[in-house]
Amino acid sequence: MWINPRRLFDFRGTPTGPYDWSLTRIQLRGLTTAVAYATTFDNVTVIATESLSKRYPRVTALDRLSVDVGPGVTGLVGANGAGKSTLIKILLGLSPATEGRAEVLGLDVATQGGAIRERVGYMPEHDCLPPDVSATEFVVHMARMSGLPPAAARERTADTLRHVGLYEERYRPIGGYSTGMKQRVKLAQALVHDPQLVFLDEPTNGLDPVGRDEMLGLIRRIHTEFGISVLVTSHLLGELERTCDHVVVVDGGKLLRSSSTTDFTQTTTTLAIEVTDTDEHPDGTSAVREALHARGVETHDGSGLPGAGHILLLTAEGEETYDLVRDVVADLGLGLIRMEQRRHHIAEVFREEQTDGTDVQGVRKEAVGHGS
Ligand SMILES: Nc1ncnc2c1ncn2[C@@H]1O[C@H](COP(=O)(O)OP(=O)(O)OP(=O)(O)O)[C@@H](O)[C@H]1O
Repeated sequence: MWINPRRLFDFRGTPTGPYDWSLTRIQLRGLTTAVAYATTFDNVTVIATESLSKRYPRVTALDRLSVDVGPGVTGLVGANGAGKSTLIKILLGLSPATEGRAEVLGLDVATQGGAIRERVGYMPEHDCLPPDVSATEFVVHMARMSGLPPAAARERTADTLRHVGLYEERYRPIGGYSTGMKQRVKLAQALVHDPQLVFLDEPTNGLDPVGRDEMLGLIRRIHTEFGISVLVTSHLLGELERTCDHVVVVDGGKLLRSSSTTDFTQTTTTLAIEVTDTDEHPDGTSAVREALHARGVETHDGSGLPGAGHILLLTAEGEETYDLVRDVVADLGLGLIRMEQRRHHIAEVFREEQTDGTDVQGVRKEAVGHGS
């Protein structure tokens, strides 16, 4: 009998007993295996596809897609129709590929779909919740469908709903929930059977900026607190850089780019500076710009960039640039709020690649949205 060692404990790390001793011994053996597993898991490929294609009569949804995804939080980004949902359905073993092969957690999607779905949670993109039942009833039902016994299903449901921030409202019918609450129910049912990996299809769809931030925080915690790997899709590049360790970009069913988020957001040689205003210099930014210009240093305005505000950008030539900025700001009697090397935002990397007309694989990118 295979026992998922993570089920020994609830989300707070409390043992989920009571168990009899013989079962505990089996579970402790499982836990030992889990510890060994956790120490080697970092080197494991969680998802691997090889020349994977899916052709519908009138459209090629996936076109010879080869990509490897490791543990952690991975963003799968692409415009509407790029093939993200199609890929997830193939990876779950729910839809056959036309060509190529894929493995999830080392299991073949063509022949081991059932075993994959035991270990993987799935949050679908579209609203698929029954309006007349409560979140508790629905998630308990999904837990029972995953094979949990009644008492464990109820306990896990309560823990999972609390984790996604739906505790007080859990006995109300889902039909009266807001979009954000419905998204949380969908997330809870994907997590309730304690999967090793979850596929989250557009979990921020329809959410306002606050709801989106909360959902992205929750997604990050799924990995950091519970060790569950995540594949999350979005059509917004920008929202993935704070959440994901790795980003895979698809367009027209083809792989556009697969890199760690830090590769996308490398440190640049651009220095960003922000200063205070004073009575003498009510526009401190302009005063600094003019003073630097008088010393032969050109700056440009960063206000069009995400989160930039009153920021001046200039190229750092070395230590001298830092000293010069410090002296100019001090001579003007202004306060220096920040002076830092900027990092790229993912969206800017794509904008730059688009500007010079080239990209990694010669695939068009206009369709990929740029989130804030
Ligand atoms: N069952 C189907 N029959 C025919 N065409 C399909 C089917 N499912 C998807 N497609 C088509 O395949 C392409 C990829 O669709 P897919 O849903 O995978 O994209 P997506 O990236 O998830 O976009 P979205 O976020 O809009 O769902 C689209 O052109 C879509 O119309």
